[in-house]
Amino acid sequence: MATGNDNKQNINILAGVTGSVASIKLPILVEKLLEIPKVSVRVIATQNSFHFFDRTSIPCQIYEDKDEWQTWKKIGDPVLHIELRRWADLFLIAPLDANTMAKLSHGICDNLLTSVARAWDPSKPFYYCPAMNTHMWQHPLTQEQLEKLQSLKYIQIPPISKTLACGDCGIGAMADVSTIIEIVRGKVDATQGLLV
Ligand SMILES: CC(C)(CO)[C@@H](O)C(=O)NCCC(=O)N/C=C\S
Repeated sequence: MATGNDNKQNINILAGVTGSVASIKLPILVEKLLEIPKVSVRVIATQNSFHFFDRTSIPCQIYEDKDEWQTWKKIGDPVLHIELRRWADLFLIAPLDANTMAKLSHGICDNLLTSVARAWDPSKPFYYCPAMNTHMWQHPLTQEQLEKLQSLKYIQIPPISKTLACGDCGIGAMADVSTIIEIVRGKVDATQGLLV
């Protein structure tokens, strides 16, 4: 007898990770994403994010900037950021650091992650989880940039108040992994419900 999952479509999740200390959570985040039935995960990491996790601890394919130019040598070769936008059904940037938030809100696409975002299909869900020091979060530019991301229909999973990497205590910590998983799982279930 077919179980509920047999006739469900596979959902491809592209997980972006950037240069916030919250990137230490990537291994557990990927582990929990992979527990969602019929989900595949690929990671795009910015150069700065590699300071915060050991890439051998990530149980899925992980792409970095140099992969873009190693796979493209001549016209006709695949363009990685376009291949990845085609492959993905859902984009989750967790954590989104202040630097990449600024890039996204201004259309800067100077690396693999921001190039995928710049070419993103607006009919597909785009989630982001800000993570930064409270003073950065409260800077006037942040609100301006959040409004621009809102106008692009990107969905914010808001930061929380916690003790931060520098010892400050306040808003700016990435949402708990459990919260992120709950939201993404809900979207996956809803999408699969539409696709049967
Ligand atoms: C690092 C972690 C995940 C520990 O629970 C949490 O504090 C967090 O998301 N912090 C936001 C980023 C940060 O701290 N920035 C650096 C200087 S303040």
